[in-house]
Amino acid sequence: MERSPVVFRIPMRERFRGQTVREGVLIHGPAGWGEFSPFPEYGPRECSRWLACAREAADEGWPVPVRAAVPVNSTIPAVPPDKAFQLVRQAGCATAKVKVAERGQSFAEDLARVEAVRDALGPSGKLRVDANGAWSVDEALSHLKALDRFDLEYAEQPCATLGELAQVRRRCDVPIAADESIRKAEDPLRVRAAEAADIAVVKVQPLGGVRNALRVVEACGLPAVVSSAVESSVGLAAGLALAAALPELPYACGLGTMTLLSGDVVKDSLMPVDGQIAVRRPNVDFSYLSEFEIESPSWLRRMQEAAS
Ligand SMILES: O=C(O)CCC(=O)c1ccccc1C(=O)O
Ligand SMILES: [Mg+2]
Repeated sequence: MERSPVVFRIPMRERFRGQTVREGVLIHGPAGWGEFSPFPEYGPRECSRWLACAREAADEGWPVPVRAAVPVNSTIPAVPPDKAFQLVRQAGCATAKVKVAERGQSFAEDLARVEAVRDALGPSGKLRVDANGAWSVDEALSHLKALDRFDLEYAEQPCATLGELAQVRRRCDVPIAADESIRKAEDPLRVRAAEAADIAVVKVQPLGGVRNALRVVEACGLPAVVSSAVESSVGLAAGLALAAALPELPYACGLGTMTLLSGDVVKDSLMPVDGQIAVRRPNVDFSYLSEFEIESPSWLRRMQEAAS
């Protein structure tokens, strides 16, 4: 029997990207549950791809995995150094991704946070930073040079545009990953053509589901890092399925984000254990879901608009 869509709202443990809650719609179909949870700033045209991802989960399911576990990074929000240290230790991942260039914060705060994360990881850990496109070319060059004291694996989206990324990439030793520059199927080809990045960060919802994202990564030809949109475990399972189906997975993925949420809609939550997530698809548990279920005609309308 097919069930009606359910809207959820899960509070976050730390403020992340200026948000304190994560909301979305869970839809049910013959293959199971899917999640539609586009970020607030997205309009109906972009949301149609997010919906395609949820529909694939509900109607078809996903391709066969080629690996049984996916290594993940811890994701460290723009918190004070002592908190960052604690989050890295709690997560138990050998790779950490640290948010930098947060609005209203200074570069001294970034340096202190990254130093604390390096201390927590030890010398053999891998450390990447994510500026979410906030720096100019000159800022990126000087900040990355300073931060590379702590040995950076790569820098995610240091600047906003492809032209800027390409300039930074040419003039800087730290490898560059594109994230916000990859939200549509044609974007990875542009990133590659502009020689703007060494690595492609891919998120399964904006790329329209697992099968579409696999095609996009193949066409792009850059090594891929699958990252989440901070979904519940229902949405995260689609990202995990993508990471599990990619022919090559040379980097830890940004799928360890369940630690950022205060609860989940499944019992078997996709939390990282020893730095990895075992590939699986947990089922919605109604005793868990009921704690986060909300009435929201506007979310159902948003989903309808994405479908038309
Ligand atoms: O990549 C990760 O470690 C987790 C996912 C993440 O950081 C993220 C989650 C939601 C929206 C944007 C981003 C981002 O990478 O900028
Ligand atoms: Mg990013």
